[in-house]
Amino acid sequence: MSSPFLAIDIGNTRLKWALYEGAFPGAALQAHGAEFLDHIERLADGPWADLPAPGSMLGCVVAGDTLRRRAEEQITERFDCTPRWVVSSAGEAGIVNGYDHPTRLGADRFVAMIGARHRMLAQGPERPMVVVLIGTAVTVEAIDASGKFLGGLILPGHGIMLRALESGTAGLHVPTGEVREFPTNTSDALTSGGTYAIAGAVERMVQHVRSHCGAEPACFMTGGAGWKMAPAMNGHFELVESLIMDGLLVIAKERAPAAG
Ligand SMILES: Nc1ncnc2c1ncn2[C@@H]1O[C@H](COP(=O)(O)OP(=O)(O)O)[C@@H](O)[C@H]1O
Ligand SMILES: CC(C)(COP(=O)(O)O)[C@@H](O)C(=O)NCCC(=O)O
Ligand SMILES: [K+]
Repeated sequence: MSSPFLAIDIGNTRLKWALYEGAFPGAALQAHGAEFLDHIERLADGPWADLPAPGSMLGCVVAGDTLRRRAEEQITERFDCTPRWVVSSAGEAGIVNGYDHPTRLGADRFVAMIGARHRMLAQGPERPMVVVLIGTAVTVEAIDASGKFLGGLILPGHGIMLRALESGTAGLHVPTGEVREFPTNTSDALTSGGTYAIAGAVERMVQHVRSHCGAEPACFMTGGAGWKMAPAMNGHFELVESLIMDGLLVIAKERAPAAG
């Protein structure tokens, strides 16, 4: 019998959590939620108050040690399980990490690539991949068909782009606009500029992977603002909200001592 498994992803804007029936890919989702980082203290007595107790947890955190400790306080206050966090390594669960300093790669990026590779292999033969995370920042990862992470881009997310423009100019304090091919007002120009900046970077990475690997990459997208980007993407991008949680399930399963 497996016990419930708690997966946690702490980004620079929100803590996302998901409780699964067990620590294996494809496990049924029992409950999930997200809290802005200022509200982490509410978890134990709020959304987690009535959850079945997880037997284990695994998370990834890129929001710093203070946030990690605040999350650990909630976990240990409410549950009887040891907080465990993924650290990017030279290789795990089918991904070989080509970063100059593998441990400096954001754990969310590493875990999302593991989730994407697992998903791609479940769909068919090995292919190169482009994996896009659209959170506070945007990352665009390139992975070859063997699972080697070739490298990735980091660019500002929508919110950071807009705040940077607002704070660096006098005339760009306007409400959010619509994405238009040919924007004719300031709001639409800003919203479209941010969206196509991200879409353009992604398109360029798809080209790089296509010519480097000589094959069409499988493309996956995730993150809190992924749904906003989806309509502006060229080509086939699969939007998978749970990519990081999927990666945590794959890692948890692989790390568990073999059963029976
Ligand atoms: N409830 C929400 N409503 C609208 N947009 C949101 C919401 N939550 C997140 N976003 C968008 O998603 C981005 C953050 O996504 P998220 O996946 O939470 O980031 P991170 O992993 O960096 O914490 C924000 O910059 C914002 O644009
Ligand atoms: C690039 C990131 C800021 C993305 O954070 P997020 O948008 O998910 O909050 C994070 O993965 C990070 O801090 N990475 C460490 C540096 C690196 O990956 O090179
Ligand atoms: K994230």
